[in-house]
Amino acid sequence: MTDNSFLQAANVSMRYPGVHAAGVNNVDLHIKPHAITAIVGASGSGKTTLLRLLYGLISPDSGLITFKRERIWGPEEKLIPGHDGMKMVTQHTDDLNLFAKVADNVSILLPSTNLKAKKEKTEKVLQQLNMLHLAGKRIADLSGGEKQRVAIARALVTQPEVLFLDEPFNQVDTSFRDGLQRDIRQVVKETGITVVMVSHDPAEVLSMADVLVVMKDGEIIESGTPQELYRHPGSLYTAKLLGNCNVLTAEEAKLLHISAEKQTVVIYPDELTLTNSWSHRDWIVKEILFKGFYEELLLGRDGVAIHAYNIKKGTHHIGEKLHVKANRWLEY
Ligand SMILES: Nc1ncnc2c1ncn2[C@@H]1O[C@H](COP(=O)(O)OP(=O)(O)OP(=O)(O)O)[C@@H](O)[C@H]1O
Repeated sequence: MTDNSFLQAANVSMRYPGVHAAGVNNVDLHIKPHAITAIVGASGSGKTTLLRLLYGLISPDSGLITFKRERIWGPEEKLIPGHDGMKMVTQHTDDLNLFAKVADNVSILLPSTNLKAKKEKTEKVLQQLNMLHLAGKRIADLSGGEKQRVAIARALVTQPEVLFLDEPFNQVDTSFRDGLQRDIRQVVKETGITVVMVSHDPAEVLSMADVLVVMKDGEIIESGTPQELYRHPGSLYTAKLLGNCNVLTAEEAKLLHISAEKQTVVIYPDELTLTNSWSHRDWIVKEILFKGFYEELLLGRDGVAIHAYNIKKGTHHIGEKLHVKANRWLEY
């Protein structure tokens, strides 16, 4: 089976009734099986709409969505909308039974014909998501992040082929988020499930996704591995989306000794080297922001502001003059 016969959208468009230019437009997409695809884009770019189309929660106005060469049925064609071989988890965990235990919330989706198998499957999925120790707790007594894990465990227990995650980490604090992302990666490795997720914060999924799909105004504008897109974003939109970059005009970039051929120059802050030993120290440190394991320095020169990172904390001070060298930049 080639990748193309797994989950795909061909020339799919969908407009919400009465809303001008909202929805998705001419989308072509092949989802890679056994991998994590993250759909990223600015707010309102059509990410959730695309996810709901792929799952069959809404129908396209035109174009075709297929899963293993079969057309995905829309909500008007099915009693229970959504494809049987897929599951979707959103940031809302409302369908969990607050007063039932974690294990019961997960196992309820399994048939009761073989109670031993039901128990084993439930325990396995709780183990995979590192929450076996919470099996006997009531949902009402869990944190938001833990509830999110239960919702994912519940989706996984029936062994769907595709798991859709719509902003699943929104309610989860950063420390919890990293662990959940690692566990989901591990589940993909162990079970071969395919994950398609939506995130409004691409930086958070750079380390998690195998493939990034970038959406803008309802269209897919580019896709690739996180490494490819981060290093060679095809547009200013993608560059801004993936990193907290410096965006300068070609004229401003001359202050960094860059002679650009195009109008706009993009420099990621980690591509700037700061030195205080050179003679040409023409940038002034305006602000130093503590960021935990690194500092973010705001620098100014002739009315132009840039930001750079410093991992050797405490080596610079406000008002200090520095030489700034751009090691790599992109032009648009
Ligand atoms: N039910 C709806 N009725 C009308 N318009 C809608 C509806 N849902 C979404 N839209 C519009 O369609 C466009 C795409 O919305 P969608 O929710 O898919 O974007 P998104 O990229 O997921 O955004 P966000 O990151 O803010 O969740 C937006 O302009 C949105 O306002």
